[in-house]
Amino acid sequence: MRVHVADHPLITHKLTVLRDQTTPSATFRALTEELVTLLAYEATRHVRTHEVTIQTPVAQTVGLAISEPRPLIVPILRAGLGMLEGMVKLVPSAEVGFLGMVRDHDTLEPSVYAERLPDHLEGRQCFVLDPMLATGGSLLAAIEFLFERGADDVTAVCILGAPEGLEMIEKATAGRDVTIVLGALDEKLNEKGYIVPGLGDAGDRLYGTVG
Ligand SMILES: O=P(O)(O)OC[C@H]1O[C@H](OP(=O)(O)OP(=O)(O)O)[C@H](O)[C@@H]1O
Ligand SMILES: O=c1cc[nH]c(=O)[nH]1
Ligand SMILES: [Mg+2]
Repeated sequence: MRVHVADHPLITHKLTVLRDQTTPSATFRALTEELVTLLAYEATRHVRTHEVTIQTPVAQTVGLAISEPRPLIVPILRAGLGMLEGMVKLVPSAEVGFLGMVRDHDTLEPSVYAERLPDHLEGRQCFVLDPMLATGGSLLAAIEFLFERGADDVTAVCILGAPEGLEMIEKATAGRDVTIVLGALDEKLNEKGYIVPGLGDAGDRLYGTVG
């Protein structure tokens, strides 16, 4: 598994505002989108391309184009939806599929409540979007879902991660082509499975849900 943890003052600055509990939902949504675009730059470093010959007004030259089949972007609802616009801005030709998942507050087990993905993912590069990698249960379920459908290359873009979840996913996906790009790797999980220091419940903060 490849892991990339962002190390850039602009990202840390935006994360600091995102973490602040006084930041309102509208700002939280705008910052999430900006952060994803910055992280997507690293997440797409290995996007499959091929050479194309084009004519500029001055000369013929060889450049790169994103290869078929197009990459598939998969936001994990609800919170991952807040990352979609930021990602498609960078890869506008990508296809988008959806996975709805919710983690049980007591058991921390994820369950799938919605799925709208292509049946066959052979040869597709998949980019999973979820702001929080806590125990890793939700992300692992999403990654397994994609591998079962034939994907051979999955990159997850997460705004915050916990060491516990990262380690779990590394063990569970050994031998697979998995990359995780994080805005920051936080300290730990608390007894309720929240990332510390974290930012609280990403879905609630994005969409203004109270309690
Ligand atoms: O790593 P895990 O322990 O599985 O936790 C992370 C999951 O929890 C959050 O979703 P949540 O279940 O709160 O759903 P929501 O997006 O609808 O708020 C988050 O967006 C991840 O999907
Ligand atoms: O800290 C956490 C952990 C899981 N889900 C969240 O939204 N936040
Ligand atoms: Mg939530």
